[in-house]
Amino acid sequence: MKILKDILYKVAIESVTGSTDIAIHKIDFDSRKIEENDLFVAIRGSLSDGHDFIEKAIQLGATAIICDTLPEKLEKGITYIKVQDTNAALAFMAANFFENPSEKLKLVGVTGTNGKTTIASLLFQLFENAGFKVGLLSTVKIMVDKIEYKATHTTPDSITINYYLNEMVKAGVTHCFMEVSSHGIHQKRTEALHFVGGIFTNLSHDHLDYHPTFAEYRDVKKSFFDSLPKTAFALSNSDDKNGAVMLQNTVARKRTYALKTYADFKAIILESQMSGLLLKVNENEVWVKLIGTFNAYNVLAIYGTAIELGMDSLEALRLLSDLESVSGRFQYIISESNITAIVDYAHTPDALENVLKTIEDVRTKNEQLITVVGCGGNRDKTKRPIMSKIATDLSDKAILTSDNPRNENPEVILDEMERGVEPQNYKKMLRITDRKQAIKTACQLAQPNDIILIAGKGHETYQEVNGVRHHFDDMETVKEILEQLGK
Ligand SMILES: CC(=O)N[C@H]1[C@@H](OP(=O)(O)OP(=O)(O)OC[C@H]2O[C@@H](n3ccc(=O)[nH]c3=O)[C@H](O)[C@@H]2O)O[C@H](CO)[C@@H](O)[C@@H]1O[C@H](C)C(=O)N[C@@H](C)C(=O)N[C@H](CCC(=O)O)C(=O)O
Ligand SMILES: Nc1ncnc2c1ncn2[C@@H]1O[C@H](COP(=O)(O)OP(=O)(O)OP(=O)(O)O)[C@@H](O)[C@H]1O
Ligand SMILES: N[C@H](CCC[C@H](N)C(=O)O)C(=O)O
Ligand SMILES: [Mg+2]
Repeated sequence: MKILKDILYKVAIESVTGSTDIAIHKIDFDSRKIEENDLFVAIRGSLSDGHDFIEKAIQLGATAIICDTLPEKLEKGITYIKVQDTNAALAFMAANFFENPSEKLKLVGVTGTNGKTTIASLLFQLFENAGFKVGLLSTVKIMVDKIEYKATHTTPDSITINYYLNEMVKAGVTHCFMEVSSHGIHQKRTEALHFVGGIFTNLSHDHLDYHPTFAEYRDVKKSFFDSLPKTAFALSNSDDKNGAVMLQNTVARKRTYALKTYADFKAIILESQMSGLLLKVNENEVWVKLIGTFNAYNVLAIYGTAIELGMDSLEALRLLSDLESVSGRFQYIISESNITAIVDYAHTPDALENVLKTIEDVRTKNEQLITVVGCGGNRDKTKRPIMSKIATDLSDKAILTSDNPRNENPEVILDEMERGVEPQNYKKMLRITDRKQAIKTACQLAQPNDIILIAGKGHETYQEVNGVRHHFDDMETVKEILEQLGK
């Protein structure tokens, strides 16, 4: 229980009707979850408008309502608070409700199109190995020290964020690393959090279904850095053409990392193999078990963060060399007959190109590269032809298949993907709607020493069809089929 007026601290209020001296059981933005003495926040969403459910919330026991437009008829005994932006109000109230847990630990946010999960998860690992109690909010999972919770979003809603941050504080966690998605920033899920640092990875094609233009997508990411306090660090990738834009207006301590240009944290790739990378980081050599050029960037972002958080540089380098790859991020097995099967979460054109080029760089013999890839339903359609073009351009064989068709017809998604394939690549392309069959075909085609890349789903353990999630795990499937085939 909290008193309403305490929860309202820092909320930009336009008007109050009723008492703010009432006890609040909990806050919710979903009328269906409202209980006695709750506070209901009306959010204008993409499918419906929370303002339409105010009456329902009151019927279920809500005693306070936060809205941007007052209902025509006000109920007696209910407190109505009008604000301009209910998303921002929700963020501040959620932080206040849990007594601002982000101020009680060191919270670092990672944003950018690709690499957020990798960097946040590896920072979690590194600080844990350094002996700290650490927290993680990521696409794959939420960690409160050693306890794992299921993640539903990359950046959850502000109530969930503050709930877990509070659990972390209670457990004695000192550092938390979280992914900050563009949806999260845009919906103000991270608005009221106190960050000690922000990391920018890169910016490329994604989510143009949600953000009307690339410029808006970029500016949403930038606004995260604009909101960092003076005491925080802002660490940006200066090899990315938008790296400098992110730092343009921040008051935080500006730091950069790069492989190609001048930067505070700089690396040179001395060796790049299937088993890892030998890097020269600033003046020291370090071997890491992570694969591909893009991981050299991730390593630099992690190293820079460790230094900015006060870790000794030699200690940071030692811990870097112990890091193990993240689930579904370039995760691979080598079968009995020496077929390498790689499962990777590349679900954007840029990530797919990176992974395929990485494989190209590290492969030694004249192996065949067979790629299995699909594009999600109810998500950015413009990436479909681009991803299939990349897959067919950079592989010896590309099998186009389904990846969470959601509420779309998988055949229509595949038609859109097929449109991107260049005529000279038709003979390299196969189209197999069923993902399991597609993986099976890849395994049947593979000869000893060949490489199979299964892209797009990474750690996911489901295939979502018509709103239902069926169990599906790329790694489990490929292992099982290779075994069955005796390969
Ligand atoms: C497009 C989007 O981001 N949607 C998010 C948004 O929901 P919405 O705006 O669509 O909500 P809505 O269904 O229109 O409803 C509006 C409001 O009415 C309320 N409502 C609705 C019905 C009812 O009976 N009663 C009621 O009160 C809802 O609770 C909501 O507050 O707010 C919800 C609550 O926070 C989120 O769960 C939901 O995420 C959906 C499930 C989603 O898929 N989001 C993805 C796209 C997302 O956020 N992805 C990013 C990562 C992307 C990446 O980088 O790859 C992420 O951070 O996870
Ligand atoms: N620094 C990077 N630059 C480009 N590609 C990367 C980078 N790091 C990882 N990738 C590729 O992008 C894929 C997704 O990586 P990761 O899950 O770390 O990104 P993310 O930003 O968390 O994505 P999401 O928005 O889906 O949460 C990886 O599987 C890998 O192929
Ligand atoms: N966070 C991303 C993940 C996409 C992963 C891919 N497997 C898909 O389902 O489209 C999204 O929700 O857009
Ligand atoms: Mg992620």
